[in-house]
Amino acid sequence: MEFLNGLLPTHDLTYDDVFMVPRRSDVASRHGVDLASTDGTGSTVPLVVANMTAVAGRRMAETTARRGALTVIPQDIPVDVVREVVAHVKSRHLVHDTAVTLAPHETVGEALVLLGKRAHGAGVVVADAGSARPRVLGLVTARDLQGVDRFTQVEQVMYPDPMTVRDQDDPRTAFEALHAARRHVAPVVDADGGLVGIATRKAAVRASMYRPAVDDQGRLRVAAAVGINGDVAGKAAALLEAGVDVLVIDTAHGHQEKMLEALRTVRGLDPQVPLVAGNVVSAEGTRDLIHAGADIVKVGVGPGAMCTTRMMTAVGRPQLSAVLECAAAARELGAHVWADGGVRHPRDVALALAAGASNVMIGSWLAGTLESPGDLVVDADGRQYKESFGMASARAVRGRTAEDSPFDRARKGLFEEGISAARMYIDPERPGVEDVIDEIVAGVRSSCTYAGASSLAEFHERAVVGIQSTAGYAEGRPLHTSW
Ligand SMILES: NC(=O)C1=CN([C@@H]2O[C@H](COP(=O)(O)OP(=O)(O)OC[C@H]3O[C@@H](n4cnc5c(N)ncnc54)[C@H](OP(=O)(O)O)[C@@H]3O)[C@@H](O)[C@H]2O)C=CC1
Ligand SMILES: Nc1nc2c(ncn2[C@@H]2O[C@H](COP(=O)(O)O)[C@@H](O)[C@H]2O)c(=O)[nH]1
Ligand SMILES: [K+]
Repeated sequence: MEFLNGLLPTHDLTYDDVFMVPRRSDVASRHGVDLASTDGTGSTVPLVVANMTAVAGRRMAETTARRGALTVIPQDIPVDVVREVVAHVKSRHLVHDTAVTLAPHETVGEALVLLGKRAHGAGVVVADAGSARPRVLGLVTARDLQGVDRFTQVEQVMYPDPMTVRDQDDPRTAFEALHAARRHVAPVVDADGGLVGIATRKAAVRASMYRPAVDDQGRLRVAAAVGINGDVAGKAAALLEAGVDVLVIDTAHGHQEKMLEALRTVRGLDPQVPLVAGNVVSAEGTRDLIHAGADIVKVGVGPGAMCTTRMMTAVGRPQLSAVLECAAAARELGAHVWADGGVRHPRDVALALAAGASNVMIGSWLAGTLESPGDLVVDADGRQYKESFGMASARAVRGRTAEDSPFDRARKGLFEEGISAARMYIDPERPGVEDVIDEIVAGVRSSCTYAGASSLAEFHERAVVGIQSTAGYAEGRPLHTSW
C-alpha cells in the first residue's frame, strides 16, 4: 500500500480517515479476483468471526465456513462444549445448509422459535426426526406460520410432499428447478429420498461463487480461542485434540509477559495448526509475539464496537495505522496479521486488506444476524434485534469468574472495558450472516479490480490510499432523502 502522491500521514489514521484511488487495471471481472488468504488458516474469503459469546457459536461457525470464512469459538465456552461444536461443524454438508427438522406433532409455536435461527426460514416436517437421513413429510415456512394459532400441530399446516432438490444437482440445476416451481426453498434429498439439507435459490447462487473453508479431510474448518489465565497448556491441548483448525490465544493486552509465556507453552505443544495471538498495535509487540511462537498476530486495541478501552484508559491506536505498521513488521518475519475490530462497512475490510492484513475479524456487525447465538427480540417499534456484549464487559467478566470466590469476583468486577448490553438490529435486507458476507465480498472484490489486483497479495501491493477530511468522508455516503 502506498499513500497518494507520496504524502505520508503526520498522525495515525483509521478507516474513515482514508480513501482509495482507482488504478489502471487489467482485471476484467470482479469474478476474476481470488480472495483466499495465504496465512495458512484456509479461509477462502478473508473474514473471521470474532471470538465473542454473543457472536460466535455453532450455527455461525457452520454457515460462515461454508462460504469460506472462519469462526473463532470464544474462550469462555467450556472445552466439552467446544468439542461438540467442532464435531458438529465438521459433520456438516459442504454445500447445503442444515435443515430445521420438526416432528409432525410439534406446534407452530415451537417451529417459529427454531425457524428464527436460520436465514432460510423453513422447517422440514419429517417422519423420523432422530435418524441420520430422515424422510420428508412436508415443509413449513416462517411466512406461512404468521398468524396461525401457536398450538396448531405443524402437520396440519405443512405443504405435504413438497418439491425436493437432489443432492447431486449442481447449483444451476437446483436454482432452475426452484425457479421453475416458483419456490424459494426446498428440502435436499439423497438418492434414497433421505433428507440431506435445505436448498434455496440464494444458496445455489452462493454455491457457485464461494468455496467452503475445508480441512485436509474435506470437512468445514473452525477455530477456537483460549485466554492467558489458568491451565493454558491443558486447555490448548484439549482444543487441539478436539480438532480445531486454528488456535487463538487472546487477551486485551497481548504485549505482556504472561502472553509471551502462554505462547511459548502452546508452541511447545507442537500444534499442527496456525497459532494466532493478540492483541497488539505496535511493530515491537508484533515481533515479540512472533518470536514467542505466533504465526499470526491479532491487531487492534480499542476499535471494537463493544469496547470502552479507549475511553477508560486512553490506550489504543487508530486501526488503519496499527494494521499497516504491524503487518509490515510481521511480513519481515514471514508472519501475518489479522485486523481485529472496528469494521462497520465493506470499505473497512478492503482498507484493512490494503494495509496488509491477511484476514479481517468482525464481531458486533455479525451479532445482529440470525445465526448469532442470541435470541431474537422485538422492540416497541416492531424491529428485531439481538443483544450483544463485550468480552471485557461486566456481564462477560461475571460469567468468566463464576468459579472464583465472591470476594475475587467482586474485585475483578471493578475492571470493566466493554458494554454489557447493546442492541444489534437485524437488517431486514440482510438478516443472515451470508447476506452480510455477500455484501462485504462484493465490496472487496470490486475494490480489488479498482486497484488492478486479482489476489490479496496484489491488492496490498497496488493499493493507493489518500487521506481525507470529514467532509470527504461525508461526500462518499449515500443520501436516502434529498438535502
Ligand atoms: N481488542 C481490544 O481492544 C480488547 C479486547 N478485549 C477482549 O476481552 C476479552 C477478555 O480479555 P481480558 O480482559 O484480557 O481477560 P483475560 O481473562 O484474558 O485476562 C487478562 C489477564 O491479563 C492481566 N492484565 C494485565 N493488564 C491488563 C489490562 N490492561 N487489561 C486486561 N487484563 C490485564 C489480567 O490481570 P488482572 O485482572 O489481575 O489485572 C489477567 O490476568 C478478550 O477476548 C479480549 O480480546 C478486552 C479489552 C480490549
Ligand atoms: N475493549 C474491548 N474490546 C472488545 C470487547 N469485546 C470484544 N472486543 C474486541 O472487539 C473485537 C470485535 O470488534 P467489532 O467492532 O467487530 O465488534 C473483538 O474481536 C475484540 O478484539 C470488550 O468488551 N472490550
Ligand atoms: K470503541
